[in-house]
Amino acid sequence: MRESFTAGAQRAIRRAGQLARSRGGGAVEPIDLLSALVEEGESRASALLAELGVRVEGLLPGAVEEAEIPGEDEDERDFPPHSHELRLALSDAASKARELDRSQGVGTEHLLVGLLAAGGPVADRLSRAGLRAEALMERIARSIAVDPGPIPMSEDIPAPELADPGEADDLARILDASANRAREGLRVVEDYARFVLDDPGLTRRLKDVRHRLGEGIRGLDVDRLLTSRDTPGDVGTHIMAADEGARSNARAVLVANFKRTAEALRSLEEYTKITDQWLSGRFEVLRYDVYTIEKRMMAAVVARQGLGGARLYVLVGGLPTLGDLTWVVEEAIAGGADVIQYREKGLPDRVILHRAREVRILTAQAGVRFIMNDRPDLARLASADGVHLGQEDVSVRDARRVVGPNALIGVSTHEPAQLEAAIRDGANYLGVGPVFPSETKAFDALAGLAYVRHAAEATNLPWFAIGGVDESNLDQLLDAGASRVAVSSAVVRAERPRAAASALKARLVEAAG
Ligand SMILES: Cc1ncc(COP(=O)(O)OP(=O)(O)O)c(N)n1
Ligand SMILES: Cc1ncsc1CCOP(=O)(O)O
Ligand SMILES: [Mg+2]
Repeated sequence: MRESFTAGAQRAIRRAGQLARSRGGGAVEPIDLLSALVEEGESRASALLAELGVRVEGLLPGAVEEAEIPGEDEDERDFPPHSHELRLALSDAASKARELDRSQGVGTEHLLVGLLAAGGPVADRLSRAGLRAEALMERIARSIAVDPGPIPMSEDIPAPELADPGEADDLARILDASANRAREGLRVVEDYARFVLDDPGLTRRLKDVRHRLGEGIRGLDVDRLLTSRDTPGDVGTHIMAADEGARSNARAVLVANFKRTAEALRSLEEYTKITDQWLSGRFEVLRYDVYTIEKRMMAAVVARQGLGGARLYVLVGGLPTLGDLTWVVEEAIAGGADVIQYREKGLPDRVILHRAREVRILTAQAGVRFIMNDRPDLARLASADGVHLGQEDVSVRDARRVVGPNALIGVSTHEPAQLEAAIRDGANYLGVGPVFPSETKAFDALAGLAYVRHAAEATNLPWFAIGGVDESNLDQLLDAGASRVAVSSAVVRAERPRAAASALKARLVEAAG
């Protein structure tokens, strides 16, 4: 099992053995492994501890005994045996490594995860020093998604050795076709990100995947692939699935090509298992990266279709009667609201649902989006276009299970980390605030204009500046980079809601040019 540990992890385990021996211990304990990891300043584990702000001083019980660095040929059998606790930690490390990324082996970062997961005094020490298992796992997963590490040049990768030349030829044909399909599929998807979504972030990520795919393909025996190619003799070129010949729209093209890319990567992954497990692992990483990008991109597609041109979002609720509510909704729509959110706190669910259905009718007649606040269940029952969630409402994942893949899910965010998390979770749009003091809701702190400026740089998804927004401060928001706003009191409490909405909308449209 130890061969699946990276060289750095093997070094740390050997060093732990030596530390245990030099302190006269009867067994190598988790604390020896932790000492070894902390001592090795160049390891991935040390880098992660530093990145996560964990102070290593004070992590260890006392000064680590000065022990010689073990020589390459030093026999591990001279070291004490591993304690039960350490074996637990190593096995946890291996299973977490498999869970996170099956292709890269168990590294020093996974040893750290194992030490935390195994519990006991060392895990307590790590937690007291500020290390949280979720943050560590998340950081490792992110580094895999963003930076899978260098891909060796093709000359470093041994060519496949196959005993049966006929089988080698078959394999080469499969790999050749799959490589082409993956490359082509990615290019089609990239075109959508670039020309339809106009999204530089997604385009860059797809380009990166395409580049890494190219590196992976160069790890195959490219000459062999080409010589084995026999397009006229490929029975598959003339067979077409019923839905392959026609696509109803660009979105259908996108969906089909994500599927095609993932399938082709799967084929590359499976067939390279025969000859080169390392390369197979790289294709697996790429496939997972494609799934992550697909989730993000489909969220952007739904957002663009639902909210592409939306500028003015009005939150309505807290009104005494259904008549008051429908009047304000009609006025807001007449004034140019693009989205109406029904935000009601404190009424019985049955009443909320009844009112929500009335709002649905009015918004549908006007072609305006209707979002239900807080409650995915009521959103679905009222046939709303989506639901808005705060940081304490149900998660995007759970809401998605209720409202379905095509519904809009918005998330309130108050700081950059929340914005990033909401995007990762698959939100279609974001609330950004509170920017100014609000008459509708009390806040301990304001996110302010600095956060608006951040959002303008950080995302291509639709986002709405919210919190105390009115005609008097709209220009400050526009200057900070906002192009869409969400308001409540500025319209709902206005004497003439239609005029209030109309003034805001006119300025937003003018600023959009
Ligand atoms: C568009 C939009 N942005 C933010 C919010 C606030 O949501 P939340 O933080 O869940 O607070 P409540 O509105 O539920 O009190 C919103 N509703 N809409
Ligand atoms: C619910 C909510 N969340 C952030 S600000 C806000 C209230 C928006 O209302 P107003 O426009 O009256 O400040
Ligand atoms: Mg809420």
